Amino acid sequence: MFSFFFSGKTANPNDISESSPSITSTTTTTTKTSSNSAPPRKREKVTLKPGFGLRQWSMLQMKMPSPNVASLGSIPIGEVAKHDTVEDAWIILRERVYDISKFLDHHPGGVEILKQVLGKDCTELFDEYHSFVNSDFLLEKCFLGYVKRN
Ligand code: HEM
Repeated sequence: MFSFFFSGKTANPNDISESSPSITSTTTTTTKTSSNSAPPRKREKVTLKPGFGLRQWSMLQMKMPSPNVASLGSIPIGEVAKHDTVEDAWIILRERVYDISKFLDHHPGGVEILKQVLGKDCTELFDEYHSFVNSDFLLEKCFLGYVKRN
């Protein structure tokens, strides 16, 4: 149903829980993950607050304004680090900076696990858990600009 949340990359079949039919249906493509990459981390089922989840996030995002990509500047890494609370939550993912404050409660993995990456680059952890998730799409309206590392 929400196959657009997931990129064409194939998740590790061992990583697909029986209770996640949406994932199962998106894992038929056969992009092989590199053999020297670490196996995906085991993901526990997290219960979200009522009224939160990817469907609700999708509806909320539709109402959010689109960032004016042409006018976005680059953001010093030190600036990102200042936004490390759940009320003001920025992250770096694939060199892009996102304000995920509104997304936190909708994250299927829960808020708690994301607290460790607020204000930081979460690319490595993101890929360890779910490199197949289409973050460009999911966080489209949260995009603030590209990170400036020096
Ligand atoms: C900020 C960008 C992130 C986005 C857009 C995102 C998105 C998602 C999505 C779409 C799922 C559902 C995947 C599925 O059904 O299998 C998910 C699950 C999960 N994510 Fe994330 N994630 C992000 C960051 C992270 C990070 C940094 C971590 C780890 C530190 C993480 C840990 C998890 C876990 C443990 C689950 C499994 C939840 C479950 O199966 O119930 N995520 N995430």
